[in-house]
Amino acid sequence: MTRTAKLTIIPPDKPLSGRAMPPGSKSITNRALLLAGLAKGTSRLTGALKSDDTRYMADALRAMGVSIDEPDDTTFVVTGSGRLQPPKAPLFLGNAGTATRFLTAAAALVDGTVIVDGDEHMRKRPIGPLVEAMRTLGIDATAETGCPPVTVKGTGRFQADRIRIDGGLSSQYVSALLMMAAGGDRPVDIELVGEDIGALGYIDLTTAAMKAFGAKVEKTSPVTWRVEPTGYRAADFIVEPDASAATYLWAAEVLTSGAIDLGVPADAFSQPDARAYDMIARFPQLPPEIDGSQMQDAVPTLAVLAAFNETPVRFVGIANLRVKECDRIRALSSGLNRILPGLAREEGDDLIVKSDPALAGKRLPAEIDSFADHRIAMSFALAGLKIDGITILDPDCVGKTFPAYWRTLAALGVTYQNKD
Ligand SMILES: O=C(O)C1=C[C@@H](OP(=O)(O)O)[C@@H](O)[C@H](O)C1
Ligand SMILES: C=C(OP(=O)(O)O)C(=O)O
Repeated sequence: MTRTAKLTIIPPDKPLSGRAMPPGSKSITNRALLLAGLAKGTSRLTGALKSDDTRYMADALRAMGVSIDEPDDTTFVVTGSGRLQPPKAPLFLGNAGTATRFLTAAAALVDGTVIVDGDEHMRKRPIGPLVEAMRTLGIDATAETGCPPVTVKGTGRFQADRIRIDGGLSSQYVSALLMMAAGGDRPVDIELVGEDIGALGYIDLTTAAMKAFGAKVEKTSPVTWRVEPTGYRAADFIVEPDASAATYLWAAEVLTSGAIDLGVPADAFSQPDARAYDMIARFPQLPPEIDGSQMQDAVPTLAVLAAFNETPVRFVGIANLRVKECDRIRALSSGLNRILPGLAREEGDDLIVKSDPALAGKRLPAEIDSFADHRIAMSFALAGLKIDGITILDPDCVGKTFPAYWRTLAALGVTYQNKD
């Protein structure tokens, strides 16, 4: 299929209203797929996300002998044998951080060699701390550049009482080790070391999913989890909608003074980005400082929203946005400055959005580079709801987590130009 080169958003002339369901959660779908794949028996995952990231996870599991049927657009039926088989070829995981990090650790449970690889963007995203932690357990894991590809020569077992991991660059390392640990021979304590971890809420998602698939995991201190060697049990599992995807709809609603029914209240989400709802609800009086550390994927949404706020906003606690799908701090500052020079600036790893409510209603033609990052494309589309002339380059990159994004906005009344 050819990719659309660009999409210009026509600001709607009335508030956006109607029903718009976000897709299933990427984070939860990819956890549930892996855990179901590690279990013996058949699991049925409903409400799941079907997108690039979950397709990479599902295809990798298929390559390791897991049978996965897809009876409809939101269901995976996963049958595992209780053991992953060595794949015949390297696992290619695109730019899916969850799939890449989770499968790197899970590869230790395979008796044979697994090569975990991704696209040119993933090959720049650090995985060294996870690989190092695995090596301290005697697992033969190597990543020459500190980024994928990673080669894991597993024996199907590992010996560990305690694993220390620095999750400062990515909480996904911790989640990956937790999910691996239930496949061990004895109880394992996993301890966070180093800098503060961003997005602790993702660890809660991991332990909740593990428990749903029969694992025993307990938080024994603010920085330690104990995992029993239970393995996993097949389960039927309902995936909740994606909170990060919901942030675009919440923001579209406040920006256009509309009424968008997501079909799920903000307090029903267990994902960290649902915290952004209370912040978005304060628009156009966002606070002068927003700590993005516990709602990282919502920062692009909030930063674009901040451009229309009554007063400037400084985003702090967002250093690891520099190692996401792209350097998001840079992508946000350059995109905002493309719309209006001086609208944003970086100070170290903080992002300061100057904000200008008078932007709304103006014609300011600007081509926004998505840097192949779904969240940059989706968040700058919000600017296009208020400013005439916003063009999103490579709009199809939303397929990573929200393939129906443009259709969802269209159903609410948004129209486009340049749709080739
Ligand atoms: O565990 C997860 O599902 C995720 C953790 C976060 O990444 P990091 O832990 O790399 O910050 C988040 O940005 C990502 O979209 C999903
Ligand atoms: C950071 C993200 O993804 P991942 O790390 O799973 O690739 C994201 O979806 O914003």
